[in-house]
Amino acid sequence: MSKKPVRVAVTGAAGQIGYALLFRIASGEMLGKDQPVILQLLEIPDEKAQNALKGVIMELEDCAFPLLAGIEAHSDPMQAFKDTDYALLVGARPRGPGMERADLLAANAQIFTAQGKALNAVASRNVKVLVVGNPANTNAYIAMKSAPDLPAKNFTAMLRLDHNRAASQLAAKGGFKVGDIRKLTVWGNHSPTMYADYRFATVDGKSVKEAINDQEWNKDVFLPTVGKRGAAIIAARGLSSAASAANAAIDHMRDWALGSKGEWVTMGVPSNGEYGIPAGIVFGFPVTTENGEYKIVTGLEIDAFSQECINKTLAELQGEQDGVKHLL
Ligand SMILES: NC(=O)c1ccc[n+]([C@@H]2O[C@H](COP(=O)([O-])OP(=O)(O)OC[C@H]3O[C@@H](n4cnc5c(N)ncnc54)[C@H](O)[C@@H]3O)[C@@H](O)[C@H]2O)c1
Ligand SMILES: O=C(O)C[C@H](O)C(=O)O
Repeated sequence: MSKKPVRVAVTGAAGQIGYALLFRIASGEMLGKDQPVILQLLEIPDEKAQNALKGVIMELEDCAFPLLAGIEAHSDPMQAFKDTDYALLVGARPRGPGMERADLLAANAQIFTAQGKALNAVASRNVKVLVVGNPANTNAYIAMKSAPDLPAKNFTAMLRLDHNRAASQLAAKGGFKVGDIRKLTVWGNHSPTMYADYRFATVDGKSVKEAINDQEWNKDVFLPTVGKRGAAIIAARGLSSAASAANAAIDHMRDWALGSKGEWVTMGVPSNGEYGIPAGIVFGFPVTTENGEYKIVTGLEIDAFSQECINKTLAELQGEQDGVKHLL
């Protein structure tokens, strides 16, 4: 017997990431090749954006995806999030000319407060929320704080792109197959302060750190390359990463929904105090996932260099989250 369709809301659906994401969700790459989906798409109430969304919907229809059980276009989050089981919050306010970081935080605080409230009011009580729109960790924090009737653990931020970038850099350096790398993680904020950590990583059971054995490369090449990869793509393409960001969103949601089969993946999730990260801060952690739940990997040793890196990304996040407290 075929499964009942689930509802997947996507915001910023007519944007670059939306265009690389929706077709993959509709083809079953996110929730499984036996799981029908209803797409509930949100764009701003602007004629150009709504027209662009209509065009994307025409293309989705023209794919004749057997798993696509319905498509809705919305301009109001209260309608877009109705009964939704999954919410991918991609749309956000980009930094404009002359805009300071505080202005960007305030503009996004408005969006994510409204969307958090709407999720709180109308989404499924088990909704799984992934925030992609930047600043992703803080936007997830704002949405979570604006949805007091939903479990805080349902709100996550995307660090999977950073995780995938780190894996790819390690594979190139060590001559590994990227798919063979296990136990990699990225701690902290989705920003250049993130700490990509391969101290525990293995390939075929052997230590990646020992195989690479180059702390200078770690500090001077690997960490800056992964941390500044988003900016490097903007410099090269004139636009921010879109296909790789959509791919990471698919990876994040697929593993959360369907399980990571014992493997570590990186998710930005609200801390419960693990590793000294204050409770409630949305922070990149290594997690494993099973039966639709994630569990932070605990008990890892944090050496002095790692602690310094973690403190730095934490301080940045605390600064961001303090900066929006008065708006919540
Ligand atoms: N976390 C990550 O790893 C990661 C990676 C890449 C990009 N991003 C971020 O993802 C976001 C989207 O990137 P993009 O390239 O698709 O941008 P884009 O500008 O191409 O598209 C964004 C879309 O969101 C819409 N939008 C804006 N505010 C909205 C709102 N309140 N409700 C619904 N829709 C809204 C816009 O109309 C636009 O169509 C950006 O904030 C970007 O910085 C995050
Ligand atoms: O949009 C950006 O600033 C970069 C993006 O978050 C990325 O990591 O590619």
